[in-house]
Amino acid sequence: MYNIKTLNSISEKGLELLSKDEFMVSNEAENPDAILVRSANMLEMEFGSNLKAIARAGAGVNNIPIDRCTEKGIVVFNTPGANANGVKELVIAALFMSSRRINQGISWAQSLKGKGDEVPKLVEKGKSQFEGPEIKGKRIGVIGLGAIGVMVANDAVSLGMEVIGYDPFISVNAAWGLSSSVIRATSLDQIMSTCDYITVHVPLGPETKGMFNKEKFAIMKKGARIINLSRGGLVVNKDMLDALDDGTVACYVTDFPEQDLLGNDKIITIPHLGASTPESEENCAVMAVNQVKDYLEKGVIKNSVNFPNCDMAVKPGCTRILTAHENVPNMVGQVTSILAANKVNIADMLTHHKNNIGYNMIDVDGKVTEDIYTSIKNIAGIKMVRIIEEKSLY
Ligand SMILES: NC(=O)C1=CN([C@@H]2O[C@H](COP(=O)(O)OP(=O)(O)OC[C@H]3O[C@@H](n4cnc5c(N)ncnc54)[C@H](O)[C@@H]3O)[C@@H](O)[C@H]2O)C=CC1
Ligand SMILES: O=C(O)C(=O)COP(=O)(O)O
Repeated sequence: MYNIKTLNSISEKGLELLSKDEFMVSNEAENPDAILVRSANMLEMEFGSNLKAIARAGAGVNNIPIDRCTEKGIVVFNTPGANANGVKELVIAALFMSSRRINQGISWAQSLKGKGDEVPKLVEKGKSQFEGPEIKGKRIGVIGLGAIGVMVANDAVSLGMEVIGYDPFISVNAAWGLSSSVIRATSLDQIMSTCDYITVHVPLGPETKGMFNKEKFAIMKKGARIINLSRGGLVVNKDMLDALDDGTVACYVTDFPEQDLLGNDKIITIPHLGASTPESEENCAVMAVNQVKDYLEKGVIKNSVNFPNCDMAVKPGCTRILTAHENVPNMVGQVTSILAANKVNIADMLTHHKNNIGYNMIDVDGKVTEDIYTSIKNIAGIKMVRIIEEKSLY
């Protein structure tokens, strides 16, 4: 039986894939085998000795202490692309809201309640304060051309915008999916200095933290509109407030409200709704659950942010040994030497690495004793060992 802890509400469509015979799912599980999470902050969380995997039902993993997980041999998954359409649709809405002052206009119209028959007249008199430009023919910069950025860029092309994209690490897949009308920016400054609208779709990390700061606002085209449905930390709020004050930025739409951003007429604060659609929540939950299940049951890794992808068909009658180790010479050699010394025959084997971590799947004939498990665990540089028979032993 595996214990799964949920830290946020995870769609039933995903949870129902975990059979009751094999998995116990609860938001109170102590020392779980795996954690399912959305945006809950896990950065300071202590991890129990059983924890093998964390699955983020979503894209951003800045709420998870990845390095600490890697060090402990805990595999962290996310669900690439599973909520991209949900976010893209809200970005398009944000694009219109940033231009047409719909948000402010609606609030104003509501404030006319109680004015009786005067309302239609007041509407016609007051509406000009909410006018705003059309987006057709304007230039939009898309920073980050991953699952969301590509969809946004392509839809902006369909809406008649001139689209310029910046992503020095674009994947081959994303590049194939991008409209050929999208212009390729060679620097971030090219986007910042030439666009009427800028939308950002990069992960929050040390390299992107505060990427919208006073230096960038200083070169920005006057009156630009900025849409940030990625993470609040990408923007230095104080510098943004100054840029809104002096007219450099005409409107800031963020999915990440903070105290200092509230109550400003030029800021539209959405309460982190990018992925809050039934479709996105289901897609993410199903993907996260399937990935965790495959890892717990078979050691198969797909869509991990800290471990390499690794998949090997299970050999009937074999016992599977999984190890995670420092990516240095002779780690696998030491494991296989222990097996040879104990007369254990290897039926199949696969090793992959990602950055500093190596991951190894070995199927052996027959059983693996606790002594063998302990000897492997004691090899210097081994971060994790698991033995999977029909049911996981260790
Ligand atoms: N508001 C919401 O509810 C949601 C927000 N997000 C946020 O959106 C971000 C992007 O999501 P996806 O498109 O699904 O991720 P993705 O991983 O498919 O795409 C991210 C892209 O950013 C690029 N990138 C990384 N560093 C860059 C840099 N310095 N400059 C330019 N490009 C850079 C990468 O090469 C990649 O192509 C997530 O990391 C998350 O923070 C994602 C889903 C929902
Ligand atoms: O997937 C992401 O990165 C998101 O920001 C979505 O967050 P949520 O799952 O809606 O709490």
